[in-house]
Amino acid sequence: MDPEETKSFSNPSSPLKPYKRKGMKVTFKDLSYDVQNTANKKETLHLLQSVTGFIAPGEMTALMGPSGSGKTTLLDVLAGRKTAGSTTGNIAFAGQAPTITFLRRYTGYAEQFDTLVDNLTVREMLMYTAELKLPTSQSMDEKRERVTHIIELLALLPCQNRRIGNAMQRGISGGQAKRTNIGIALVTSPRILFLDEPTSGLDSFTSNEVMDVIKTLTKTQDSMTICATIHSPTAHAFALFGKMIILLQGRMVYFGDAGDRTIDYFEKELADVPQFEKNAGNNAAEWIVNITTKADRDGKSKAFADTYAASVLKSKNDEEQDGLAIGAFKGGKCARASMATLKELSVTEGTVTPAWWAIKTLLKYRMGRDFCDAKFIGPRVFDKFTVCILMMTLYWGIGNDYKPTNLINISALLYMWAILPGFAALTYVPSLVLERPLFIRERSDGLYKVITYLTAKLLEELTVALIGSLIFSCVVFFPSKFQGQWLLFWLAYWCTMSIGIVLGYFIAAMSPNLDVANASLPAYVGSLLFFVGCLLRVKDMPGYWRWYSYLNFLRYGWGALMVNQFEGKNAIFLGGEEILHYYSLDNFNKWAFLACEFAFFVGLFLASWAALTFRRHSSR
Ligand SMILES: Nc1ncnc2c1ncn2[C@@H]1O[C@H](COP(=O)(O)OP(=O)(O)OP(=O)(O)O)[C@@H](O)[C@H]1O
Repeated sequence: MDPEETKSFSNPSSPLKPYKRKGMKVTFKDLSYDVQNTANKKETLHLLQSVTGFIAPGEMTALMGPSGSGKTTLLDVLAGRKTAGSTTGNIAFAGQAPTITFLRRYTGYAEQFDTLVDNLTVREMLMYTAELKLPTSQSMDEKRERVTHIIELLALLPCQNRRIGNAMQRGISGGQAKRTNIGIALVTSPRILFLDEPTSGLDSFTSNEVMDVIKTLTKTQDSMTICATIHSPTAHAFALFGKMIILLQGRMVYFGDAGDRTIDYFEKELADVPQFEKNAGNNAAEWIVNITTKADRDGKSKAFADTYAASVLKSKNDEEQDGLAIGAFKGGKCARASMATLKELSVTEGTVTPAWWAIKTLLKYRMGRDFCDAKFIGPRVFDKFTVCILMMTLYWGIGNDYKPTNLINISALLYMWAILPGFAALTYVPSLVLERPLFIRERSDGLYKVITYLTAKLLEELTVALIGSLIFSCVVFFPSKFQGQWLLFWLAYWCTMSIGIVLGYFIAAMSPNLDVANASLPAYVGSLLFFVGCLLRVKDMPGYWRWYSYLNFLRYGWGALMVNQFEGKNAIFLGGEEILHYYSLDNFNKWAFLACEFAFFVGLFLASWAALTFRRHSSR
């Protein structure tokens, strides 16, 4: 094992301590990326075209180019975050093709658009990430210390205890959110750090400060590999970059040293490029941006790319890329990958912390906060409570009245009791659809597995549903003097509610957006209402529709409630028929009906998990 890699550093000049790992060389050769045009499915876009280069440890590499030139695409391809399109060419981390689990665990990626949990404070957001991404062997004090350090480094102290907020409920500023986003990537001490527009939305002073912090990660013992897309850096930020990649329409037009060397290259190799006037008012970054943007608009991208492809610089870069041993950075040169690096590269577990820990952390930070939020509790409790009060007052004391004329009233109430929690499924859709970008980012960051996320969300909702259903069932059952076991009356409600939750999750995971989910779920549940067996008896349904009633979870809930209420009561319906016989429910066991409901719950839970895992909505 390479001692350099296992050493815990304590250099006081290090801004983030202790880092146990070093950066890793990232190479890419003839990298191309094609994707179907979302606006015109027949067209294939060539967003990256034969891009070759490397990102060295201990160096900050800038990825520049006009808007739409493919910077984020290259970053996404390298970080394994593309969910659509096809990639050709080679990517190697320390000489090996990276696995998705390695990328999740050992790279950090601060995306261009912030994906934060809006009801957490800045400190909580960072602690939440630290607890999910740092090993459980690290003490909470160490994690807290690390978070405090990052807060100080990113000048987040004044807002550390402020809620992040969202567009509707203002919290921290855009710049503070950006820095929190960067903090999330830093909290885990990644070996490679990808930053997409780390300074966008920041004033020049803060952006310089942020870039200084990031630069320090490449220095001293950390030697982190850093690649940042950058639009219009300040002169100070620009000077911090060691290497520069410039893309024009997905082609590489420059890869080499940043700063004066870049200017020399453009002035000497390319025709019609104005000289850079070195005076106090001129910013080299701005000069490069102007030249490349103009070339892009004048249709000179290919000419620039061809010039680079034929240049001496390109040959030298290729030589360096092929000649250097590929591996971990060591003493200014690249050495063969150590055993520790190889172990990391072959890691099979996509998350650092075990599932139980992740569930506990998700419940602690995300769900714990929800319970105190009226916007969360309101739609889950108050509407149902109001309906229960309505039911109680409407049916006060008549649940034990078995007069033939009252039997239909009781059956109708039990029907409503069975179907209403199914309709509640709609309540659970937004939480999954609206936090999809956050879920995708956190999954890509290796914070948790799909099953962990789903289980934590479900536990939260089941808890609310459990407490609610216990209260609601008491409010309706006892004052209305319903018969049979209260336990079943309550369980049937809670089971249907639980099925509603997983049904909501399944529809949310399958739907591309909230509109589709909101339209499809009521349509589906609405269709089930006809097939419960109450509005139309199952035996009166046309033969070709009867199958649908057997696949209807509401039917089992209502059936169980009916048997519970009427079994052994000899309740004679109008026309002289026993009511359970009339509805063909006389030979059924109420607990077997509940077991069927439970089977629906399990089936829909697995379907939700599969949909969340395999159904891709972002064509990133
Ligand atoms: N599936 C797609 N269908 C159509 N266009 C796409 C698709 N994916 C990416 N693009 C386009 O590819 C181009 C490159 O996108 P990319 O985000 O990499 O650019 P960028 O250089 O990072 O731009 P910016 O600096 O504005 O963030 C953009 O014009 C983008 O709209």
